[in-house]
Amino acid sequence: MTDQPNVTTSCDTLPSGTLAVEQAQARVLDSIQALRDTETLPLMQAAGRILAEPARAQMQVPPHTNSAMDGYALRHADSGASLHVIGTAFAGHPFTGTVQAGECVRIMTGAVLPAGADSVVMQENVQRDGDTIRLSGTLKRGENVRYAGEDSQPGDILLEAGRKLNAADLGMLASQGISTVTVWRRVRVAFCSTGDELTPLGMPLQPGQIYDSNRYTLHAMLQTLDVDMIDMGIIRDTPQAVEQAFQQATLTADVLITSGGVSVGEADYVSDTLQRLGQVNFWKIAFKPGKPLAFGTLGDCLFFGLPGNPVSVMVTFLLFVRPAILTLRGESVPLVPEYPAICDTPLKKAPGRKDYQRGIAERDSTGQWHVRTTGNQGSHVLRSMSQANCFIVLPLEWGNVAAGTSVTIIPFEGLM
Ligand SMILES: Nc1nc2c(c(=O)[nH]1)N[C@H]1C(S)=C(S)[C@@H](COP(=O)(O)OP(=O)(O)OC[C@H]3O[C@@H](n4cnc5c(N)ncnc54)[C@H](O)[C@@H]3O)O[C@H]1N2
Ligand code: MOO
Repeated sequence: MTDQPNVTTSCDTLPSGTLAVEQAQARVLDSIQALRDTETLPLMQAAGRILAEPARAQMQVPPHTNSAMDGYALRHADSGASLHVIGTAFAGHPFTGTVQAGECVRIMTGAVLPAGADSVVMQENVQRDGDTIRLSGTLKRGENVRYAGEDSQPGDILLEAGRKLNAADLGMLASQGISTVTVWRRVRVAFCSTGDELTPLGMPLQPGQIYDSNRYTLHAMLQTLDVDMIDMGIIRDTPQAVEQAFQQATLTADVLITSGGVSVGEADYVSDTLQRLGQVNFWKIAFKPGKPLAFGTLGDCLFFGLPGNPVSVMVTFLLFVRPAILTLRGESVPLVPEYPAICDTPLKKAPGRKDYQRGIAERDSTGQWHVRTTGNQGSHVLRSMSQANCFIVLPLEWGNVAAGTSVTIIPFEGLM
């Protein structure tokens, strides 16, 4: 197996004026404080939301000792004898008497265990003759009994603050009679495409025009993050239009994402406008695709000017915007996880930029990941991104990669 030298990225090896991916990610995360506005929601609107305060048990669950089986409730001491059936207990309709020596109560799953009884025998394990039963096997004391409070006791911390609420959490809160939760409010994200060449879907293409695809990928990736979205549409390539869009977004959004117009061309107004209206934190990163990525602030609004190339939009979103939004949401592990893999195909790469190439990864029978390229790695080739299920991450110092080299991958699962 061929391994590339594992050189640590140092600032000296970076092209001037650019940051390493890790430095840029650190700058983004260091500049963000989690949002601290809360809202109270009914449980049915709270799936996926982040709990702002711990949830405590208000009562014991189960609220009453009850049967785990359809059968007969009895005193364990009597389990060897013939027992007289004195009544029936249904879930929701308790038996109100007391089981005395030599007696039992017909009982259904979930019904309150009658006073006097301490065990339940499954109906499959008894012989019934009229109003009399006899157990056909042995029974342990307390068998098939679910005790009051064995799930939770009043005051127990059921969920810590910061928990992303899932289906089990919401069911558990409902079992406590809790009907609302206090969660952090959603992050508000405005997004737009910039470019005079862009045509909205549903309109015929004029000469030199292309369809706007970036808003669709951005919308879909934002959807996985459960944010409030403000779709600002297509912004034309004039300083006035870009400025107006920025001002409008900052009125309501916590984050503004643009795509296109961030490079050095004569119709690239995004970075200039950010400089004029807000503050630029960084603008160039030594990686591919996505070298020009403008990050800064417009007042209290975080700003990400993503490059226009469609694959670059997706890479920069996943590496920079997604962790930023997760941090704003109060989540503590925002960076995407990476895994070791063996690259089964040779890859072309020039040293000087870290590469995020598109790959197809599979595990072999030993659990080892293997990855192969999707082919054309142009940052305009969305089809290559669509065929991929991971990024192949190639360090800045590396050149071409031989088949059999150990690499690192970022699987897309859960990311988009
Ligand atoms: N002289 C230089 N030129 C370029 C450089 C450079 O360093 N020096 N960097 C290149 C790289 S790398 C990238 S990435 C792009 C980024 O440029 P912009 O952010 O200014 O993006 P645009 O020029 O507006 O668009 C690039 C490309 O993407 C297409 N595009 C834009 N928006 C959309 C959209 N919403 N849907 C689909 N496709 C879109 C656009 O038509 C262009 O083909 O700059 C390089 N140039
Ligand atoms: O960095 Mo650009 O995003 O390669 O295409």
